[in-house]
Order: sequence, then C-alpha cells, then structure tokens
Amino acid sequence: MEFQFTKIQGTGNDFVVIYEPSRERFAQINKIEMCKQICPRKFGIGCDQLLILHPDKKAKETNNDNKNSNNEASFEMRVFNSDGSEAQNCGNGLRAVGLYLLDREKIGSSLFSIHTIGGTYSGKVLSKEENFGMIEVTFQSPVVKKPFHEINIESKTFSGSLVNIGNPHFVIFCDLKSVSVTHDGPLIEKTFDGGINVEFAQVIENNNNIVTIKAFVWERGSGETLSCGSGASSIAWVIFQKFNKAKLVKIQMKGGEIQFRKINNQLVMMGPAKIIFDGKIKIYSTKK
Ligand SMILES: N[C@@H](CCC[C@H](N)C(=O)O)C(=O)O
Repeated sequence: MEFQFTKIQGTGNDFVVIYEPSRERFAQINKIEMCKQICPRKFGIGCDQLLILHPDKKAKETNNDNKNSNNEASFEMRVFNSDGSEAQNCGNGLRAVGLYLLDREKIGSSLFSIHTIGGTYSGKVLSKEENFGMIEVTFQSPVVKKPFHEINIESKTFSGSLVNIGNPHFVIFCDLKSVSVTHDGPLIEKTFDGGINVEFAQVIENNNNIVTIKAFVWERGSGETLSCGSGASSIAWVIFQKFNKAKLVKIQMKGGEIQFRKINNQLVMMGPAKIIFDGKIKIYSTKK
C-alpha cells in the first residue's frame, strides 16, 4: 500500500507526516510494521514519530469544509513512536501538522484544531515563509498529577513532578551535568507502568518574570530526542505553578527553544516547525 509522506521537524524532533483521508484504508495496515519500515534512520526514512492525519469525523459529518463550531478546520492526529507504540499526544507534532495543513492548503485560514487520544488542541500558524513557520498551540488543562515524586536508582535520587498533558511526563529538576539521558532515562522510564516521558530540567535564568530552562529529554517509545513539545509544556506548566510571577517560560532543548505563556489557566506554546522533504513509500505489510 502506497502513502505520500512529508518529513517535518520541530526543534529537531522529526516526523513523517501522512495525510490519509480514509480511516478504513489505514486500518488495514500493521502499525508496528509500518513504524519499522519508516522510523529507523539507517533502514527507513528516519523519524522520531510517525504522525497520521485524518479529517475530523464529527466536523465532516456536519459540514463539508471540515470546520468545527469555532470555525477552525478540524483534524485527527494519531501519534506513533518509533517502536510502534501509540501515544496520546505530541506537542511538536501539533505544530508540525499545523504548518503542514496550511502549506498543503488543507486549511483556509491559519486556524486549526487537532483531536488526539489525549485531548483536542487549537492552534494558529503565526507566520510562514516558504517551508518554515512559527506556530502557536493552546493546551486547555495540563494536570500536575503529583507535585513531588522521588525515585532512587543506582544510588542516585531523582525528584520532580508527574504531569499529564494528554500523555504522561516526569519532570525532574536537577543539575544537568549530573545526568546521563541515555542511561538514566530508560531506567527511570521502566519504574512506571506503561512507561513515561522523562524530562531533565535546570533553571538557568529567572529575570524580569522570564524563566529560562535548559532541558534534556528521554521519550517513551522513541528514546532520546532533540526536543519534546509535550515535555517542554509539562516543564513550563510546573514552572508556572512554582513561580507565580513568571510571564514567559523559555525551554531550551538540544534542538532549539520553545516559549510558553499562561493565559487564564491555559498553556500557550509557541515554537517553530520546518518542512524538509516529500516522498512516497510503499508499506509492505498490511497484515494486522
Ligand atoms: N515528541 C512528542 C511526544 C511523542 C509521544 C511520547 N513519546 C509518548 O509516548 O507519550 C512531543 O513533542 O510531545
């Protein structure tokens, strides 16, 4: 079965995006096999996550132009990690598909709305120049599930907050020099049933109500990535609870910076996305 795809990255977290109008067609595909063919960097196209976009079912049933009641073009995004596991959300992916939808003229204006398993998010493409854009996405209600969680592994103590922003995160505040993302990340992840995304974060500046954080990321199902949008959002949300004067939170990760504001208990993420190339791939296994 053949699919057109577009490779897109957001602060170095890279995606293969497939727009598939037919859910029935996509249902015939073995998702684990599909990820095995697409995600590996030496044996496939190479990406951290595979994102599948469908037109939103409900919006399509009520009108033809796919718009929801806020007049935003509405879509469904499914997120598959490189190991084939399905995730509930993807922050960088939301920005990436926003750019894609505008670039491919699947939305008339810059507004879009995306359903994921973890929730529905509204977004806006703030600016776009050729294949590059700045995109804003609003998270309605991130939840700090446990403000203080501590674990001990190999005589090291890791403490921080458990956050759910559609998908689960453990935000650990630490001295970044003391951690090894690829060693500590998977060990920490394994202490949670169903795994968790792990963010190692350090406040590097707190000035004039602007808090700047440096962070490293270990993603459930994909390993170390250069950036994680839902992870950065989780860190920002914890920071807004801790520093109630904070107006802007900047999260700097290996692949770039994402900025956050808190508006009426909503978290607004702003960051870049860039389209890299397009292609066509034949997926060989359709067995479920
Ligand atoms: N890179 C993503 C998160 C992708 C899913 C995550 N690994 C999970 O399993 O929950 C982001 O930008 O948020």
